[in-house]
Amino acid sequence: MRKEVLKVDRITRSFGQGDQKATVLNGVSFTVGEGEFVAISGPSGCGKSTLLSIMGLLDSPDGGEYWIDGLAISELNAQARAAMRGSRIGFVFQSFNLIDEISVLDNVALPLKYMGQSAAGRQRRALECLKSVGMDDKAALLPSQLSGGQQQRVSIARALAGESGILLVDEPTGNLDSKNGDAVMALLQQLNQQGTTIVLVTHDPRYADMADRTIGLMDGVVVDARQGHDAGVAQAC
Ligand SMILES: Nc1ncnc2c1ncn2[C@@H]1O[C@H](COP(=O)(O)OP(=O)(O)OP(=O)(O)O)[C@@H](O)[C@H]1O
Repeated sequence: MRKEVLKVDRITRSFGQGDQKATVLNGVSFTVGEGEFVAISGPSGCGKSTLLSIMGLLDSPDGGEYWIDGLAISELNAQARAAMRGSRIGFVFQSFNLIDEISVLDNVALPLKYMGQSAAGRQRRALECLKSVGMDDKAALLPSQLSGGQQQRVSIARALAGESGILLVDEPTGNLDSKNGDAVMALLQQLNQQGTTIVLVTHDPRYADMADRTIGLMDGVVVDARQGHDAGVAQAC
């Protein structure tokens, strides 16, 4: 039995007020074990990114509880939450979110600065992470000098830098052609085989199938994975 690292327990989240109120998550529950690769699929607008933001401590639920390593997040103060986010969560976004004005190496090293690492330690770790995604030879370039697929590899290196052990990955192939998308997915699979826990949001059933398990999301709740899967297919067509 895998150790449980993430627990989403009856999470709810709404946006807007009064007549305009829309309940996006309406009691979502599931767990993720250490070293697991879990995909979240479902139709556009069903709340996948909202859920991932809550899991990445970028947003808070209205109700329910979220646990990381057995710690109830609602009981942490802002400082402890920030520390948890820094130490346990690596985030990969569809749009890479790299800073164009600084080098690839500095992009990967930057989060480590906020974790109090020395300049030399940051550079060493950043280079190590770039190497693990096959991008160490591009360390001195600016992000704009890279292809989309290469930029996504750099953003994965950045997410790995903090040694969080958990990657939350939101549509990583959404801005990539299929060749680069396949390469990014192969990299994620490799990182998972090396022990990283991965939660992946994807529309693409081919990529969801690479995970150990798929969680279907529809109408604010977890549904049978195939239902969410088929809805994702319908959406993609
Ligand atoms: N900050 C916000 N304010 C208001 N509404 C929001 C906010 N964030 C998300 N929503 C709404 O919540 C719903 C779910 O959005 P979300 O981005 O989580 O869906 P998704 O399943 O990730 O969609 P897609 O697959 O198209 O990326 C949408 O209707 C969206 O408009």
